[in-house]
Amino acid sequence: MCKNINTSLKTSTCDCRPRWRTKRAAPAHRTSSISGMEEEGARPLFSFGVIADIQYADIDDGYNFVCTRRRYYRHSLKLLRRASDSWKSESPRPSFVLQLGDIIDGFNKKHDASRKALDAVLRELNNDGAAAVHHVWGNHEFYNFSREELSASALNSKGVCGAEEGAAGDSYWYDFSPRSERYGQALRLLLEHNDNEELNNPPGLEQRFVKFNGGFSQDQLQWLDRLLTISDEKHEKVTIVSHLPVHPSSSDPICLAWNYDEVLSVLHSHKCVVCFMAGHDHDGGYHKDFYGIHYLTFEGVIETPPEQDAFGTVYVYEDKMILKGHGRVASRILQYL
Ligand SMILES: Nc1ncnc2c1ncn2[C@@H]1O[C@H](COP(=O)(O)OP(=O)(O)O)[C@@H](O)[C@H]1O
Repeated sequence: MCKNINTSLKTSTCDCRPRWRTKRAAPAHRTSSISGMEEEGARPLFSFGVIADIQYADIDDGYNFVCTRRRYYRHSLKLLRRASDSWKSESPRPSFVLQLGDIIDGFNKKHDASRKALDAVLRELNNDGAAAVHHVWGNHEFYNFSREELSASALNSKGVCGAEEGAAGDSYWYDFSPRSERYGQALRLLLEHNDNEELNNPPGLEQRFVKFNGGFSQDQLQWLDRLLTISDEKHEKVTIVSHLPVHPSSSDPICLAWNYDEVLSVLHSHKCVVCFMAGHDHDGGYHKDFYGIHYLTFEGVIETPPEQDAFGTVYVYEDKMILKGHGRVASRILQYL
């Protein structure tokens, strides 16, 4: 089953600090101080749940492509149930849940089980009137469904819990539909950086240029810039959610968005951004940059052993967010600057 990998950064313009640290060196702020905060009795404004890379499939355990991590395809549903039960038992309940992409695994397509697997996961997520769910689309969504199917499905979160019409725009982070113009643009960019016959096989140094990643179009970047300008004017605090990580110190280099540096430039040109949450790198990661932005990459459910957990609840305060992690997800205080 397993094949060998054929192995054959860059900063935003305004970041004058030393270059990226590796994500392994990133400091963790653990639960001890978080308990202290809770003892003060401060009530959060609201809370929300977060979960990433469930990648459910009704198949036996397997491994990632390079055979370094076990994947618990069937068990992922049980881990989701535990997360869902935990959110349901909270008082007050989380206002919503963020599902950060790769909700079911690409293997479902081969077994003609995409719809059945998605229904099974959504049943657990929507378990007995649980919180509204915002879904992010990951690469595995595009292995299972066409863009049109995704738009028409429950994975289209537009309108969920007050999301403004057009907030998700007409653009998405990935666009692999052979019919689209953007597919051509993405492919040309990929071919400029990756000359392997198999485009999921990473090229030398710029490993992120593989087909299972993706990039941001100029339209998307402009849309993001516009939205963040409005939030700056309103003195809001913004958390951005994504399947792909964008900070090299919060992710393995192979999982980064192709043009992560362009995204960082946009984020750094606004005062409102406090946090960027992603999935995709199943080992997780964390980094706080010079601008005070917290980059959280959530550990993936799919590579979490059945007896462990991988989800979190974020409590939002005026001056910070507190992530209460479960299992592999560490608890952290995310203080705003
Ligand atoms: N080094 C590689 N060479 C060729 N194909 C690969 C390589 N790594 C991953 N793939 C393929 O790319 C797709 C996505 O990989 P996968 O590990 O499932 O992604 P994810 O990390 O999103 O779960 C799979 O079809 C996988 O077989």
